[in-house]
Amino acid sequence: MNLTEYADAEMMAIDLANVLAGELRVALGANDRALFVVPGGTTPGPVFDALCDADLDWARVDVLLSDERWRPEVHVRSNTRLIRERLLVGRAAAARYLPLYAKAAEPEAVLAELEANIVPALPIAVCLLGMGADMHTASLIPGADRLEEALSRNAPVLVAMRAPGAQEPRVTLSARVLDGAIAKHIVITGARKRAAIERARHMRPIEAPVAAVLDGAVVHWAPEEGE
Ligand SMILES: O=C(O)[C@H](O)[C@@H](O)[C@H](O)[C@H](O)COP(=O)(O)O
Repeated sequence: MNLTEYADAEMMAIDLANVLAGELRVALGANDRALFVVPGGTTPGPVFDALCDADLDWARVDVLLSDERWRPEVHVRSNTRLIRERLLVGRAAAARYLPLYAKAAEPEAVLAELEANIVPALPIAVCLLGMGADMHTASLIPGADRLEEALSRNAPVLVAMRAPGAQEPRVTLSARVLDGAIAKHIVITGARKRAAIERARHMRPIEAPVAAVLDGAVVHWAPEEGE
């Protein structure tokens, strides 16, 4: 892993958005379409704000979440809602969004359908991930019921996951799919997460799931306000 440090989260958002736009342009130069994977959570919002007006051929970009919380799109915890409000606006509104949620009480009922829609867009050209202080990334969460399967070499593309502490079922891309991205970035803020990612480098993915995607990844870090 490679760590890029910024003075603050605002500078990080602008620089990281430039890096991502540049990589997407390169991918679009070599292929008809480019698959761009993005995280949910609270950290990436400012990156999306800086990226959504980037001058690139968004109509040839497929946008996919790294993971989704099993909530309808209008719910405040829906990652899709975040993507629609912060990324798929301005020029980026022309991108094609590949959903990780469909109306069903449980993800298992529609997982095959969601996966079939994603498979033709693989592999991932550019992957942006977040990380929790517990070293989870996407919904590869320590202690989750199907973590072992999601980390395995022959994991399916999508895994439905339930984890202690997670407020709802999740659907996540498996580690091998995330790790197979041509360009990988992890965006984090604050001293706690920095210490966590340093620790994760020496741990097994089953304990520190982010370790499964660290090889060749660029970690973007900024202190939190007041640090
Ligand atoms: O749905 C989610 O929660 C995410 O995709 C998740 O993997 C996120 O990236 C981390 O939990 C970090 O979240 P924060 O940026 O909110 O700390």
